[in-house]
Amino acid sequence: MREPKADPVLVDICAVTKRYAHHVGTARGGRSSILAVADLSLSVRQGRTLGIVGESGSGKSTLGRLISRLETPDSGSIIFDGRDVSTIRGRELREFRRQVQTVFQDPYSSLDPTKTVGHAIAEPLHVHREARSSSQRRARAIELAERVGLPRAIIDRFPTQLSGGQRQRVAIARALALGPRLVVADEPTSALDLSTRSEILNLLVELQDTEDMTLVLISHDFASIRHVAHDVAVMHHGRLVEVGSAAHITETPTHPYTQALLSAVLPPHPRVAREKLTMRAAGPSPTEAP
Ligand SMILES: Nc1ncnc2c1ncn2[C@@H]1O[C@H](COP(=O)(O)OP(=O)(O)OP(=O)(O)O)[C@@H](O)[C@H]1O
Repeated sequence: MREPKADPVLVDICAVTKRYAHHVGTARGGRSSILAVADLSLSVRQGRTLGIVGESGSGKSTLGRLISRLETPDSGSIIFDGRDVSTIRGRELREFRRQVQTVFQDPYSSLDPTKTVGHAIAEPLHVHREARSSSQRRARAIELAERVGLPRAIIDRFPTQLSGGQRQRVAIARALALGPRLVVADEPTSALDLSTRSEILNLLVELQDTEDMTLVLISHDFASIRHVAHDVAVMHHGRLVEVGSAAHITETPTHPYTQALLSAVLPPHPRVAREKLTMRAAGPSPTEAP
């Protein structure tokens, strides 16, 4: 295990609530709302991997979209590197868009089928006016493709000619193009076949280490998250029920919901199995923001 270290907080989620309007299917019509994230506070520490786990509908994706500012909270705030992301505009917002990237579940729909892989990878460079010439962008696309384990020749191909795993690598290369400080990966492996899942998960975790970035990994798959994340946050019905280092949560889960999730993934003799686990460093657990 690595030595515990108190990494600085990169994202501070403070008492965030998000509701969605919900149309009730009655003859007279009607509206109610769904509480997707409920008064949730959590810190994401720099240079670490935070796994967000919970069942379907527990609010994980909504929280990921809030962190990436693809949604705005109804109340509470998300502080990224000391700035409230709901209030930033103009140049600050462009800088935020550069520093925070997302990787989504479905690599089939997240890439434009009419554009080459090289174009997809280099597009953020074009949008953010980096690598101005097409030859510079091509060179950078090749570099990024190789960085995620793809052959350089792939940049002239189209997404439809790629496997699911290759497409997800392209999506990851694209997310890396601007050298982000934070990557939010929302179920990045669940659309892939079993044999490819661990490859993509390992790639993300390796990049988190080598590219010196912070990774928020959203998944319903507690079994794999507990192996690759430094810290784990457990969500249930929009609420954060437990947060701590992956090792601590796996060894001594305190909330019944976490215990139930774990008992579904741990083998029958957990004590023996747990001793064999090689977890990522425990370190001090992420604190709930006040
Ligand atoms: N755009 C939306 N409009 C209305 N309701 C939404 C919207 N997005 C999410 N919800 C609802 O908010 C709740 C939380 O959804 P969310 O997708 O965040 O959960 P999740 O844990 O990521 O689930 P899953 O793993 O199935 O994606 C669910 O009840 C969902 O139906």
